[in-house]
Amino acid sequence: MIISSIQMDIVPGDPKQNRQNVETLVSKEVKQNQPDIIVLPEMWTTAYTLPQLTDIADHETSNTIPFLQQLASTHNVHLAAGSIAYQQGDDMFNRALIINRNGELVYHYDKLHLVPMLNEPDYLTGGKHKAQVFELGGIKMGVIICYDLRFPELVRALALEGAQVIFLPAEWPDARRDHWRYLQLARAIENQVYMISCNRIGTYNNTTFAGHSMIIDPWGSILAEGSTDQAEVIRASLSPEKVTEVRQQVPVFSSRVPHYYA
Ligand SMILES: NC(=O)CCC(=O)C(=O)O
Repeated sequence: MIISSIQMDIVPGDPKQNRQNVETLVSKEVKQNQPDIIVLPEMWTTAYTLPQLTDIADHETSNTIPFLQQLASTHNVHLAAGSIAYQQGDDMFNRALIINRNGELVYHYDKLHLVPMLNEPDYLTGGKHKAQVFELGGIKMGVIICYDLRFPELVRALALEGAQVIFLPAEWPDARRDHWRYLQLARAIENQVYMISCNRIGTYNNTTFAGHSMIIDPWGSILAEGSTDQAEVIRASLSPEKVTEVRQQVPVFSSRVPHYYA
């Protein structure tokens, strides 16, 4: 299974332009490399234009989800379609979307941990549901969003539910680049899962973002990594057998003693 992560810049507050850019990038990647899954960054329709979100966020009858469904089915590719600002009633969520190659929305996840350093709690509502595992191509997977990476319990819960691959769309600032890299390695190693991240590049509102999208295998080896400031696609091949092999070699899950942890 080939996975491509599209590390890109985002035009602030212009969903139409960003959809057009995503369409171009996805079409090009499919044509050149025929990936099975394509990953997009966090809040890629709007960036962190938080005060504008009530005007430009997606909602029940807006364009981004149908656009992604069409894109996935036209190109016969699964989309771990990053996250978008999504208005539902009085709540504005940071919502990750998973769309299969038939164009079906198979799962959505609302970011549980809102990031104070980017003022998310002033504008957004945290998710109201437990994160769940979904399947693409017969493999169990999970998705978390950016700041969620700092909460090891969340990835552990997904791994215990059977996830072998975790997607991580992000807008992670360069000021904390080391945290970004080391925490992904830690989550991959401790849970023996593939970690696939997609971080934006560029600068918005005096914050420069870190890039360094990563594909890490369950042993903790980095299979692909983006640069700090280039729009680029990173890709790697994944196999569920690798997860089994690592879990046999270092049997972390059967060594757990959860009754001593609380
Ligand atoms: N978009 C985010 O959630 C950024 C997270 C962040 O800046 C951090 O955890 O540090």
